[in-house]
Amino acid sequence: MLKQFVKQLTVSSMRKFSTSGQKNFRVAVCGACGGIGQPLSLLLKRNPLISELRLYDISRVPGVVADLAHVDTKVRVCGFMGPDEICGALECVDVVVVSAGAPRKPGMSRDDLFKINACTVKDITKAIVAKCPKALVAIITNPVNTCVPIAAEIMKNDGVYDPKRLFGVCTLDIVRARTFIGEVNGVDPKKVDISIIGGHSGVTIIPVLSQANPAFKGDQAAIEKMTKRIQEAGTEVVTAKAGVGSATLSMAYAAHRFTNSLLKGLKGEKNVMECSYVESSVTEASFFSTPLVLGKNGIDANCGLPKLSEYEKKLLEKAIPEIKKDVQKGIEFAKK
Ligand SMILES: NC(=O)c1ccc[n+]([C@@H]2O[C@H](COP(=O)([O-])OP(=O)(O)OC[C@H]3O[C@@H](n4cnc5c(N)ncnc54)[C@H](O)[C@@H]3O)[C@@H](O)[C@H]2O)c1
Ligand SMILES: O=C(O)C[C@H](O)C(=O)O
Repeated sequence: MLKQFVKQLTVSSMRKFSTSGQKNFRVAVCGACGGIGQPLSLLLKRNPLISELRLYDISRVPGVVADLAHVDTKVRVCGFMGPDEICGALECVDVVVVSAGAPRKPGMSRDDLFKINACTVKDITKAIVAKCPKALVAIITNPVNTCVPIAAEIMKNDGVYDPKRLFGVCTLDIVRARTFIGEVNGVDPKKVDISIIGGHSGVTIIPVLSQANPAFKGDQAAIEKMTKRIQEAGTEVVTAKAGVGSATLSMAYAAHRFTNSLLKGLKGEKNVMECSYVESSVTEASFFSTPLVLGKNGIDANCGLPKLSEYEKKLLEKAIPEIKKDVQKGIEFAKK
C-alpha cells in the first residue's frame, strides 16, 4: 500500500531531461526523511537550478513526499522507499547527497558511528555505481573521514571512480566558523571568508584563522579558544540535543550551500569555490580538505594548502596521522 502511494507520486520520475540546459538538474537525497534530509530537501525544493528532486529513504517517504510536493515551486518531487527502489532514485541523477545513517549520541565520537554507518554508505555507493556513475556525490554521513574513502574504494573496485566527483561535506565547519568569527569581530558572518582544511572530526578540523578575511581579532589565546570552539561545535550540539541527534538544521543549510555550489559548477559558472574532503596529494594523507574550484566535471582545481601560521602547522602535524588512520580504516572495510 505504502509502496503503491510512493509510486503514484513518482509517475513522471523517469522522464528524462537534458542536462545540457542550465537549470534542470536532477538531485537525489539519500536519507531524505531524516533530521538533515527533510530540511535539506525543503531547501533544494526552492532551488531554481533543480528540476527534479528524488527523495530516498528506508522509511517515511510517502508522508515527506506528499508534504514537500505542496510547496509551490517548479521542482518535481519523487519518492523512493527501501532497497528495492534505490535504483529508481538514482537513475540518471546529476548530484547525489548522502545523509543516510545514524547520528551521534552524547559520549560518542564520530568514529563510533563507523560500525553502524559504513554498511549504509557501502550499499548506497554500490547503487550509485550501478545507476549514476557520473554523478557528483556528496557524503554527509559520519564518520566523513572514513565514509568517503569507503565510497572511493567501492567505486574503484567497479572501475568507475573519478576522484573529481566524490566529496566529503565539511561545509558546516565553515558555516560555524563564519558565525563564531562574525560574533567576535562584530561583523556580518556572511562577510567572513575562512578556509578550514583537514577532515571533519575533532583535531582533524583545522580552521586557518591566520588567513581569515577580515582578519580574526584576537591574541594567541583567543585563536586557540576559537580553534577549539570550531573543532568541538558538533559536540556542543550533540550535548545540547541530549540524546535526540546531532546538528540537523545548520547541517541542512550547509549541505544546501555545498550542493548549490556543485550545481553552479556543473552549470559552468566561474570561480565557484568550496572546501571539501576529497582525494588529495596536498599532504601525506590521501584524503584531505582544502579549497577547491568547482566546475562542469566536479573539481576543476585543488587550490592546495593556504599559507599557515606556526600554530596551524602544528595542528596539521597532529591531524595528518589521525586522517591517515581514518582513511585506512575505510579502505580495509571496503576490501572485506
Ligand atoms: N558532515 C557533517 O558535517 C555532518 C553534520 C551533521 C550530521 N552528520 C551525519 O549525518 C548523518 C545523518 O544525520 P541525521 O541527523 O539526518 O540522522 P537521522 O537519524 O535523523 O536521519 C538519518 C536518515 O537516514 C535514513 N537511513 C538509515 N539507513 C539508511 C539506508 N540504508 N538507506 C537510506 N536511508 C537510510 C534513516 O531512515 C533516517 O531517515 C549522521 O551520520 C550524522 O552523523 C554529518
Ligand atoms: O557532531 C556530529 O556528530 C555531527 C556533525 O559531524 C557535526 O559536526 O555537527
